[in-house]
Formats: sequence, C-alpha cells, structure tokens
Amino acid sequence: MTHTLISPLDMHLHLRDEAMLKVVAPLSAHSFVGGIIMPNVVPPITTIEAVIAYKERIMSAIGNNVFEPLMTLFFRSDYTREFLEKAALHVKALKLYPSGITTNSEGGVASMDIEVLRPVLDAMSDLGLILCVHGETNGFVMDREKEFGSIYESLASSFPKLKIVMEHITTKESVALLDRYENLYATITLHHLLITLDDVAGGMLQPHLFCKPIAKRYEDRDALLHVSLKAHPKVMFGSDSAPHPIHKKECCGCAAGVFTAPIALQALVELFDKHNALANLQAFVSNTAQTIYGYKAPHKEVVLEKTPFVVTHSYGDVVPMFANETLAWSIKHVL
Ligand SMILES: NC(=O)N[C@@H](CC(=O)O)C(=O)O
Ligand SMILES: [Zn+2]
Ligand SMILES: [Zn+2]
Repeated sequence: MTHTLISPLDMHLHLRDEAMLKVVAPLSAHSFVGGIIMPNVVPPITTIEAVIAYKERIMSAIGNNVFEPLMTLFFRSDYTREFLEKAALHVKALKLYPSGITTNSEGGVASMDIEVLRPVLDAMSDLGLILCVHGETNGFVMDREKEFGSIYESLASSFPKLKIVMEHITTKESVALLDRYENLYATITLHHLLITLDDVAGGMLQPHLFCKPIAKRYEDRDALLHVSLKAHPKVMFGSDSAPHPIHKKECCGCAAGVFTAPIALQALVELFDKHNALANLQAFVSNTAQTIYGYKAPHKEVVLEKTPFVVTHSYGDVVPMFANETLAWSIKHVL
C-alpha cells in the first residue's frame, strides 16, 4: 500500500545554523518542499541582510533537494514602516515571541501592550505580512497558552486585516478561537497530536519529548486531532521540529524542543491512516497552508509505503522522536 503527498510543507521549522544546519536542513529538504523558517537563531534574524545571508546558508546546506525556505523576521516593536516595506520583499511573516518564554527568545517583546505593538502591526497589516506568534504568558506552565487567549482575541479584533497564526497550539481553548475570529489561524505539530503530559513526565522523564508549549491533557490532544484529521481550513501542519544537541537534552536543565523533521511525514501518514483520514492529509500538510499564505509551492511528490521504518538513534548529535522505534510507514521515493 502506498500514499502520495504532493508538495508537503512544514509551516513551523527550526533549522538552526552552522554545523547543526548542515545536519538537519537536508532531512527537511528531502521530504518537504518548503517551510516557514523560524528566526530564533543566535543572534535572532532582525535585518534584511541577515535574512538574505541565512537563506543562502540554508540553500547551500540542502544539497540537491528541491526546497524553498520561506523566511521570517524576529518581531521587534521598533521596526519602521519603511524597513517593513523592504523586508516584505524577502519575508512572508514576522514571528513574535514574548521575551524569555522559549528557546532564544530573550530579545522578544517585553510587553504585549497593543498600543506599543500597533505601529508595526498596522504596517504589517497594510503590507500583507503574516504575524506568527508563540502564544504563552509567564503563568503556570499548564495554563500559559490558555491565558494568552485573551491576547490573541485583542490582536485579532484590533487588526482585523492582519493574518495571525497561533503557532504550535496545544489546547482546546486555542482550537475554539479558530472559529471565533476570521483572521486567526494555527499550526499544529506532530508531537502534540500524539502525546500528552503523561508521555513527557507521567513515567520516567522523557527529555526528547520536552518542548514549549508543554504537551497538555487528553481532551486537548483530542481537540487538536479533531481539527487536523478533518482538515479544518484554518489549521496547517507545522512540525516545530526543534533540534538540540544530545548534551543539551540528556542533562540537568534540558532544552525545550522535539526533533521530528526526519520522521514527521511517516508518522503523520500512520496517524491519519489509523483514523481513516488519509484523504485529508494533503490539505493538512500543504494545500491549506498555500491558501492561507497565498503561496504556490514548487512541485514535489513524496511517495510513502506501508513498510516498516526503523528510526535511527541519532542524526549527528541530535536524537529524533521515535529513536530506535519502528514506524509503520516509510518514504519509498521522492520525485
Ligand atoms: N518548541 C520548543 O520547545 N522549542 C523551540 C522554540 C519554540 O518554538 O518555542 C526551539 O527553538 O527550540
Ligand atoms: Zn514557540
Ligand atoms: Zn518553534
């Protein structure tokens, strides 16, 4: 049995830089045709020169694969309209991080005060730039995303023409917001469709499943599954594949991030097949994102086959999700 996906896109992807970039970029570029590249490298991507240079480093890391990196800028509230007009030629979106809330977000916004953000958000809205948001407060870890809901609501109603992507949503409350505001969209990761907090910390602690936002409750996972499996027109696949070297994961003070790039499509096909929803996977991994972003992806065919895929223990010094386990589907070939 085979299943073909046309031009899969990863709408939330961390490719990092330097040696790590060289290891992980070819893995995404093999199975995906493009992706939204997160700007939280060190230092974060805040200038047009940095966007262009980072894109070039990505292009030289991907080898012969057909892959289009869709670049983003790290949101700052002091960008000028003139700067954003120029930036709009090079980036699709700006990524907003509340300061200090996740990996490499120290330079993020210190306050979510709408009036402070207004000049940049007005300009983005006029220019058709998309706002991608890591939506967590600094409250209790299980409530951070839910608490951020009211901020999503005021952003959505204050800037009705601005497309806002709630990145890597993990709660049923975030799912409910999708149908309440026309301009709210979401990415959903593979791991949040599969795991709950039980898998991270219910037994022996699993550092390779530790990420921000932390995996939540069963009812949250069910809500995410419901909209993904039915290809809700406002949800897109974004892996949030976030590689960290093994010594930063298997240690005291584990970094947040799950590395899924090399196993994502295989595991997604298995999941959608299990739920008799394979027909909707194409929309979830490509078509919906192209519509939301107003983007025409290059052509790539990824043929998956229902034969066992033994996941390797590590790629370079990064351990993937499902390391040493066997998935039901493998990638047969890419055209
Ligand atoms: N998701 C994570 O746990 N980590 C991401 C950052 C992010 O997407 O919040 C990373 O860059 O490592
Ligand atoms: Zn994030
Ligand atoms: Zn991320």
